Amino acid sequence: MTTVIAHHHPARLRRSVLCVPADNARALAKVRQLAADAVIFDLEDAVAPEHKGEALVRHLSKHRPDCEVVIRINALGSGFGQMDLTAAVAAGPDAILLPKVESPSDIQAAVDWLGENDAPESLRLWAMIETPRGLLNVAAIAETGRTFGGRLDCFVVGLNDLGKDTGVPANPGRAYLVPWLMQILLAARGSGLDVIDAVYNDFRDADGFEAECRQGRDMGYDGKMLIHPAQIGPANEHFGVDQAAVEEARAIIAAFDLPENADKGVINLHGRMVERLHLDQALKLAAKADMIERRKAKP
Ligand SMILES: CC(C)(COP(=O)(O)OP(=O)(O)OC[C@H]1O[C@@H](n2cnc3c(N)ncnc32)[C@H](O)[C@@H]1OP(=O)(O)O)[C@@H](O)C(=O)NCCC(=O)NCCSC(=O)C[C@H](O)C(=O)O
Ligand SMILES: [Mg+2]
Repeated sequence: MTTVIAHHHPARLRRSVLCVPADNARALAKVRQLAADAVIFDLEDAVAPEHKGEALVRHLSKHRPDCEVVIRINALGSGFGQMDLTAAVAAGPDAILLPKVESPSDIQAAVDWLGENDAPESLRLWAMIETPRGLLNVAAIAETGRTFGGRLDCFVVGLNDLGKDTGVPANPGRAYLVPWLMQILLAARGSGLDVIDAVYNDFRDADGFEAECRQGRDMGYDGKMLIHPAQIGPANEHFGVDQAAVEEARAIIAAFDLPENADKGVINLHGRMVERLHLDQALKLAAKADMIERRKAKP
């Protein structure tokens, strides 16, 4: 029987999640000057098979302390997975990203391996949802964020692989993909996970990229997986906060702080009904705005 652990997933800024091939020395050298919220050092797709074993994970030790560090390994069943996991854990990232997760047993296998190999409890797992089976099982996979020690923290959508396996391309507007993107979003939220939208391959098409960022944000996504430095600024902007919404959130927080509202579940704020669920939303938004301000203040 699986023990259910009420795990608290700490709030993180994940507006821009830049992927860097772990064997590209020039990109690795550049990455620590970039303003991405998180960096994925990729041992999977972007690394040629002959370089997988010698990938440059030592770059992690020199990374910006306020940037979340993630290593994407090869699938555990791929023949490279165990070797990658050993190297990844030794490098001390914040999280390990598992590609092509198809069922809860894929998460269980990684959790078991981490437990048996004394990985720190703080080490999180991220999962790519990018195959038809992964999509069909996405709610059960998300549920492992509340079980299996609560290691699972975040989903990342992979539309290149999903397009390959389903024949559904990521055309502008992603009309036929939106139902699947929303299914992944719903599963993630149902288990308290963050969820990152897929990469936009045409990195020279700034307008197309921004349109897709807006769409991802409106669908409720926390951020976007990126492939090029030019995509960081727009992603930080579009997945950031709206200043008017932040001011409104602070007004809601201040209103519920008033002594006369201490016991109230619902109040009248300038002619609008505001409930404690709105206070929860307001606190979350204000916390995100504070994180962004702190990030900007860093030299
Ligand atoms: C796509 C690229 C191969 C393009 O590289 P390049 O031709 O070098 O582009 P530029 O000349 O415009 O680069 C300008 C400078 O920026 C550096 N650079 C480029 N990309 C990165 C990066 N990702 N991180 C850090 N720095 C980067 C270049 O080195 C240039 O700097 P300098 O050398 O000093 O002049 C390349 O962008 C790239 O390889 N991107 C990442 C590809 C990748 O990670 N792919 C895997 C993720 S996608 C995925 O996972 C799909 C998913 O699984 C799915 O199924 O959908
Ligand atoms: Mg993929």
